[in-house]
Amino acid sequence: SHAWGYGPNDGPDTWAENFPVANGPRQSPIDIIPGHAQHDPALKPLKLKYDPATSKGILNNGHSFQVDFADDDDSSTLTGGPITGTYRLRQFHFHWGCSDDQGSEHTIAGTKFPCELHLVHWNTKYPSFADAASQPDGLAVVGVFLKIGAANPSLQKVLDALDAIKSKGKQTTFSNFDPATLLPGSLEYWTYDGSLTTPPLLESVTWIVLREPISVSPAQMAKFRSLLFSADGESPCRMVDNYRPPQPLKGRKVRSSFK
Ligand SMILES: Oc1ccc(S)c(O)c1
Ligand SMILES: [Zn+2]
Repeated sequence: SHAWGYGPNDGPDTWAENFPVANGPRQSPIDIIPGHAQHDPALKPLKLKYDPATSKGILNNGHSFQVDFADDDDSSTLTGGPITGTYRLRQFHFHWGCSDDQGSEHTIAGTKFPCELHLVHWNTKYPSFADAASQPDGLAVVGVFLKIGAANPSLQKVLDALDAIKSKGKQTTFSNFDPATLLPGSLEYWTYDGSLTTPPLLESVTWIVLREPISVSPAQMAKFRSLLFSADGESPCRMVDNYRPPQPLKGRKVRSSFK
């Protein structure tokens, strides 16, 4: 099995051994340089329509934790923005650092944020998430930066569930959560063609990175860092620095929805 992680022996620099697409033409994340992005007036506003009734559970998958959504109908969708058609919300998860000076995957002119949220959606022109994940237009991921500031009450609801999923493989129910409460006031974005930032690193993602961060307090960041990569019974390994560094742009253009 392709055991991968973020440590010295299984981290991002080793992933190409089992996942050669790691050196592909449209890998993520990237460093976004605002001055190099081109405003595209044809880009539509993002339309995110989420039904809290679709939130199901929260899982420690050994790389991050994710909140999973029922995706058997169009109750929670992404439309508009750079995409055509309808994409369904599948899950959201985060990437974060061991300290507040690192943790995000995308960077802004070299600036790292302490954490980054990924809301993962799949194109309903395909029969399932798994099918969509292997298609060049299969996934659309909304990335949101978290910046140190005031405690975030909506995020706190998610963090309060972490005690129940401390170690790898643990999951619990997580009902009636509205992911729209994790979005900033402005939905202005940068967009580019990329990939999953974790193995299998599939080049199937239309990235939509929001310009405005949401807030997170230092105490809330400490809560993320209380999770473990390791399973019960294994030697405990703190879940921190679960981020891939920026990858080569390889000629790609980054567009912005704003001037
Ligand atoms: O389905 C996904 C898994 C991981 C990551 S980083 C994604 O962006 C999508
Ligand atoms: Zn991610």
